[in-house]
Amino acid sequence: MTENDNAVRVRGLVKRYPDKVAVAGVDLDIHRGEVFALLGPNGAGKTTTTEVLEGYRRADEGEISVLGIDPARGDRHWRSRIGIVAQSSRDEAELSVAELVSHYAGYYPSPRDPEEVIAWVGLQEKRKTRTRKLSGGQRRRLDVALGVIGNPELLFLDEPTTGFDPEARRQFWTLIENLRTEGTTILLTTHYLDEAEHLADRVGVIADGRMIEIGTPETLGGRGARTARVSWLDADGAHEVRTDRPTAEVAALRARFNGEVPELEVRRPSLEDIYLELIASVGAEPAVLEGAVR
Ligand SMILES: Nc1ncnc2c1ncn2[C@@H]1O[C@H](COP(=O)(O)OP(=O)(O)OP(=O)(O)O)[C@@H](O)[C@H]1O
Repeated sequence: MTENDNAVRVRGLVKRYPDKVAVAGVDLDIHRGEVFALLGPNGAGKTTTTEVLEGYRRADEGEISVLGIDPARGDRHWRSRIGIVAQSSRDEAELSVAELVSHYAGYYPSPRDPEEVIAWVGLQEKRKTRTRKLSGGQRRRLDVALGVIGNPELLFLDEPTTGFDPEARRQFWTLIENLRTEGTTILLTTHYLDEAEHLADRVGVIADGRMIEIGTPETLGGRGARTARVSWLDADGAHEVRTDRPTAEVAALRARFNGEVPELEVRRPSLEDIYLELIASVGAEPAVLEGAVR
């Protein structure tokens, strides 16, 4: 495989802090044009990994290639090919939305049209508003506008929708889907399992600095974890079976009950169920879910 096949190629990434190994040997390939979601509990090493890929932190060990370049040696041209929406936004409180987006456009060799980007993130009505007066959700959309103004090939989104209400989150998802349709490669870290399920082509679960598993939202956890649960009620009480063939199981039950099966329920594990099983299997705390409801 050549460098060009993958937007990101990481082998054996290690990052140590004085009192902590934050990333303990991670391998990761992100294909061009895909949306890849990194999931994991608080402190798992997601932000550290992302910051190494962005060139903001140096790896202690490992081979890292981002758009064919080692981020530790990334020059201005390389930097102009990536877009970053970090966890905390920058603060240029006195500029208006339009001023700030135009200002950022000036940093890039072939930026998008600022007015188009402002419209695209749904901030037309705020274009003259000073950024300090924006709500949290509006500020986050502005962050995305600043992340994509340079027309990046690869976009890093670190917990982009934390604090959004459900409607704002849906709107944001549409933005990301549009970017993906245009061919932008996206690395997303998120605390929301439904967000990963909705947006990601593939998901990587990281805990204690290690990549536990990589798969599509449909295949993560393997076949065993995907087993459906069929439950029903009869004179003896509640019953549940786990099965790979829920349709056949339901047909058999219907035959046994002559049609209607009392309290019949067929449940497939959600990505959240599978994530929790994976995290539990390595003894890590699934604190990600507390993050999700705060
Ligand atoms: N600058 C730093 N100095 C020392 N330790 C750090 C530093 N940055 C992160 N760490 C530690 O490294 C570990 C990984 O942190 P990181 O921020 O990468 O995790 P994360 O998965 O992004 O977590 P969260 O979901 O909470 O953002 C944590 O134990 C954290 O405390």
